[in-house]
Order: sequence, then structure tokens, then C-alpha cells
Amino acid sequence: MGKISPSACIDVKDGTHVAKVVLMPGDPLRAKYVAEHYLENPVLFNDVRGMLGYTGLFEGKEVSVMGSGMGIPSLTLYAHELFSFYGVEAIIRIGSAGGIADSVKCRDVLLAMSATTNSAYSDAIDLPGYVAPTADWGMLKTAWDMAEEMGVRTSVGSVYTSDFFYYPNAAMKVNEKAKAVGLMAVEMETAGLYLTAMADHKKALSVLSISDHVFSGEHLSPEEIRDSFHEMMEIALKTAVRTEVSE
Ligand SMILES: O=P(O)(O)O[C@H]1O[C@H](CO)[C@@H](O)[C@H]1O
Ligand SMILES: O=c1cc[nH]c(=O)[nH]1
Repeated sequence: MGKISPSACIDVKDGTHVAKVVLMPGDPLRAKYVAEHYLENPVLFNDVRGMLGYTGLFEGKEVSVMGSGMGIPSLTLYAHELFSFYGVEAIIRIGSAGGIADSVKCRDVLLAMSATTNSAYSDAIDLPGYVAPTADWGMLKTAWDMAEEMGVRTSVGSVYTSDFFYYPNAAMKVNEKAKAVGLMAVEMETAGLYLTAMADHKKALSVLSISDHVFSGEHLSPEEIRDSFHEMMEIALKTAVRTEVSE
């Protein structure tokens, strides 16, 4: 029999550990890329289901990076296990998003202050009315300061976290309605991350990179995506090592 893991879907390898702040891209291969290109001495701590997770050093401080998979069910499963079983205190999602506001352009970084969603996830919190999935203010402020210092074109606003990448009924015009109430971009995880952090009494932030525009049809080439992701990752890493955690 193997060792007993405290969690169902992450199995931290013997002799490794998870840092108190974790960066989470949707794609586990992006986690590997970040570990290999940005972290000193990265050590693989998880590879269950190929959801690669590494811990290393950035600016001399420990930080982890691990894939979340796509969509709220996948991200919230991993985020809850990290928060509840591995001592993680803050998660920063680093993901791509489709622009919906006219003011948002490809390559922009978008800091998600809040996230509206069509997911039923918040129903489980069972509070009368609607819960407002919101970023941690301290992390949001730090990310904004880092982006300003780096001179990166950055927006702060509300995103739409959708359970659908492909809507089965296009006539619902969901992206048009999201745009009409001022939501800036669409992606698939942020609301779940913020609600999980809220329920687990932890901190979270989504730092997004605009990879395409839903209405203008503008989209980046793979090389351009790599360059704009670089800015998002730098902002997220600088925020991670400045996030207040327990000693
Ligand atoms: O780039 P990532 O982090 O995967 O995020 C976006 O890309 C995926 C869809 O292509 C969804 O996960 C969406 O949220
Ligand atoms: O979820 C996503 C991510 C990028 N672009 C989109 O249109 N949707």
C-alpha cells in the first residue's frame, strides 16, 4: 500500500512541499514553463493526473506554481486541497481571457477585482442573495503597483467567469449582455477561485492576459501570447513574494 495522502487529487511527493503562495495557470505545461524559466531550483511536488506543481525561489523567496485545469470544478478542487491540506495561504491565478470591453486590447494585463459568474458554485455557500466573488485587496494593490513600476498596460475591473467556452445556445448572447453591464473579459475560473478563498478564509487574485477579443476578432499569435504572458507572470511573481503570509 502507498503512503496515505491527506487529499484526494494532490499527492505531495516525499521530501517536497508547497509554498504558502501558489501561482495557478490553467495549463499544467505553463506551470512547468514558469518553474523552468522563472524559478531558481524548482522541485516537482505533484504530478497526479499530470497536474504538474513545482516549488522554487523567486527574488530569494519561496513560491509554488501548479496547473489548475480548465473550469471552476477543476480549479476549485485543487485550490481547496492546497488551502486545506498543504498550508497554502494565497493563490494567484495566471490565465488567458477573451476581451469583451472595447477598452481592453490584446496583450493587456487585467487584474480581476471581482467576477460575475453563471456557475452554481456559490449556491453551496447558501447565503440568501448573491455572494460577490472578490479579489484580496492587498494583493490587488500590490499587483497594480508592480504593473505600474514595470510600465505594463493594465486594467482593473470585473470579469465574467463562464462555465461555457462554447455556448450551446448562441441566441442567449451572453457575451453581449456581459459587455452591456461593464464586464471587461471572459474566462472560466476566477469566480470559483475567489469563492473558494472566501469559504476557506484565504486570499486570492486573478492576473489575466488578454489573448483575443470576443467582438473585434483580434487574437495574438503564439509568439505574441508568449511575450504578453511574460508580463503577466512577472507581475504575478512579484506580487506572490510581496503577499503577506504567516511566519
Ligand atoms: O489560460 P487559462 O488559464 O487556461 O484560462 C483560459 O483558457 C481556457 C480556455 O481556453 C480556460 O481555462 C480559460 O479560463
Ligand atoms: O475562456 C476564455 C479564454 C480566452 N478567450 C475566451 O474567449 N474565453
